[in-house]
Amino acid sequence: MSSFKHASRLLDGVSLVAKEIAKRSPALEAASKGDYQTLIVSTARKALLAATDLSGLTRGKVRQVSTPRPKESVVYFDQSNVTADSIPVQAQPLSDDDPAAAVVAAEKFIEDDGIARDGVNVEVGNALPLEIEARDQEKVDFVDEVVAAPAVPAPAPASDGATMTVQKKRKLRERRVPSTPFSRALGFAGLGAGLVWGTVEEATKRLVYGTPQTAEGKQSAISPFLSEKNAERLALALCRMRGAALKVGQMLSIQDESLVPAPILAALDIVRQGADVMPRKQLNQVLDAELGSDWSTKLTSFDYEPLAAASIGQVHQAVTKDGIKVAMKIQYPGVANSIESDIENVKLLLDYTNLIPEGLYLDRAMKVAKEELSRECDYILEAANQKRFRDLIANRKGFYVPSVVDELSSKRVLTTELVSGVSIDKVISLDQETRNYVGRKLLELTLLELFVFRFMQTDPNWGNFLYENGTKTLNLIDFGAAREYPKTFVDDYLRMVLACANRDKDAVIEMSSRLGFLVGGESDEMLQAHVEAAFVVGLPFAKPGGYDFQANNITHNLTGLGAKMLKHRLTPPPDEAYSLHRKLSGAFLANIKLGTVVPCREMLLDIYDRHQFGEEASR
Ligand SMILES: Nc1ncnc2c1ncn2[C@@H]1O[C@H](COP(=O)(O)OP(=O)(O)OP(=O)(O)O)[C@@H](O)[C@H]1O
Repeated sequence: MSSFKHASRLLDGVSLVAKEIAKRSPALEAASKGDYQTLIVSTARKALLAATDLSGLTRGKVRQVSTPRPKESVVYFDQSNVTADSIPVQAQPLSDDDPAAAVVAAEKFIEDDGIARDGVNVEVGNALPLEIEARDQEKVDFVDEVVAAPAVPAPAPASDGATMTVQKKRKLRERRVPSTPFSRALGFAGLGAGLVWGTVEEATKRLVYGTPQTAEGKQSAISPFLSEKNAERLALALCRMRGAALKVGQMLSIQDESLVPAPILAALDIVRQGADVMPRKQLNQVLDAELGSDWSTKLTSFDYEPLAAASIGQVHQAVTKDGIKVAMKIQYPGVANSIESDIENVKLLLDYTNLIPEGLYLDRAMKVAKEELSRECDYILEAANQKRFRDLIANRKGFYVPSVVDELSSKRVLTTELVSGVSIDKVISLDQETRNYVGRKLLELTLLELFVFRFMQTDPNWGNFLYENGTKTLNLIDFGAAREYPKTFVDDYLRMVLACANRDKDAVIEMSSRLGFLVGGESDEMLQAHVEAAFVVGLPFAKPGGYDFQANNITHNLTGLGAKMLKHRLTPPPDEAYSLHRKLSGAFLANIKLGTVVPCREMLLDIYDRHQFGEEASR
């Protein structure tokens, strides 16, 4: 397709977004009723903002436009109560005696200028953690980070044989969250325009210099839409928009390279690393609105430097008047009310730009994203889930759920006790015994949640499990996504898992029918694929004496079977299955990543032997 056709499709898309803006703008609605003054004042202000944005997006190189950050980010509200011990610290323990922490501390990164991306002539910068250093940089959005290969305690010079890769990592920018439906729709329109410009620019470049070659020397078949710059534009705009738009980007970022073109995947990977940071003024507005303007009287100190900038909120450390170190998750303004429109706008953009190919079941993914996000935006619900979980896990060794601080929590602010530890993916650098321990704890947690509590946190994101090596504890956070399972479902699911482990075909088919995975009348091919997949999932539970997750890559075996099942499936899997399977596969994937050996069968049998099955007579 010619670049002009691409451009006209994009312009179509932008005009659709413009219509969307018109539909959603209260000012335009007022104007339609004759109130032109509101329209003029509002439009002039927005146009000024949009022009700034648009110029940033269409210049081709997306740059940071934030004001310089204050040097000191911690604000003390009552100096008389401050002790050395109550000064907020990094959640990750950067101590010398913790090898995982040593890896975190040793994550050096390279300055943006003079980068040798092939790893030769790499100049390593200072040893500060990326996030801290990144904030001091102006005008640059990306750094390349040297990452040591698994189990290598710290990045070492290439000459000693350690494998080093250079990853593109994003620096945090401070940008205001577009919080009204109008400004959000405008953000999408700006992105659309930026993409048009990027496409024209790339097409012109190709006319003059020819189409870029791929690494293998073949001519790039990628359309000018899919230029690296356009992909970067998309990613950075999503980081700025945050909320549902960012969440969808993060969901797409974990797709396979065969489905999403490589430049887009690389850009979306940036999206996964975190959002832009809310400016202090906007943050204060949310805190005032949610907790009352006297919120600071409940604190000794508050750190304006966020610990994390996630998709729907950012997390700050603070110390309460009682001296408790807390993490305050503060929701970006406007994201809860714009889930629906954001997702529609992202869909519109993706449809009109062809950035994501067909066959990804976008509609389904977007529907799931909508439902999950609506629940996750309600921090009162999350606080209730967290308290319930804390009670359930209280007497289980090796697990900890931080307490909720009610007087500093609301629908859009969630304050919980600050916990330390390293996320699961960092545990990979620890010794085999520790990795086995952590893998075992993750599986134990999954089995407990499903079969004992019948209440499960369904987001297996590695950042939601912080491992503290000193106390051998898994600190559990983020209970935005949690659900209950009915007793009959859990009983049958346990029978089914045991049938899978024992390779009992008849029992697998019977339980699958009872659970609603099969409706009867499936083709032999489908039944066979279903049973085989069940056996593969049951493999870790089949072998007594410890299952070696690294030696047996079950995900690989499941891919082909999954495709076959999709093709022949007569009924969608039951509602409970979607989140449950995500969690189960999360536990398996973590074990594969950590290369653990875990006595899965013994753990399952222990649960089975203790399980109180309900009555079956009513069937
Ligand atoms: N109680 C806590 N103690 C220490 N760190 C915390 C705590 N709560 C949150 N964090 C940090 O903030 C990050 C984001 O928190 P959380 O996962 O709750 O936010 P979220 O909005 O649900 O994120 P996501 O985008 O993953 O959905 C965590 O990965 C962790 O680094």
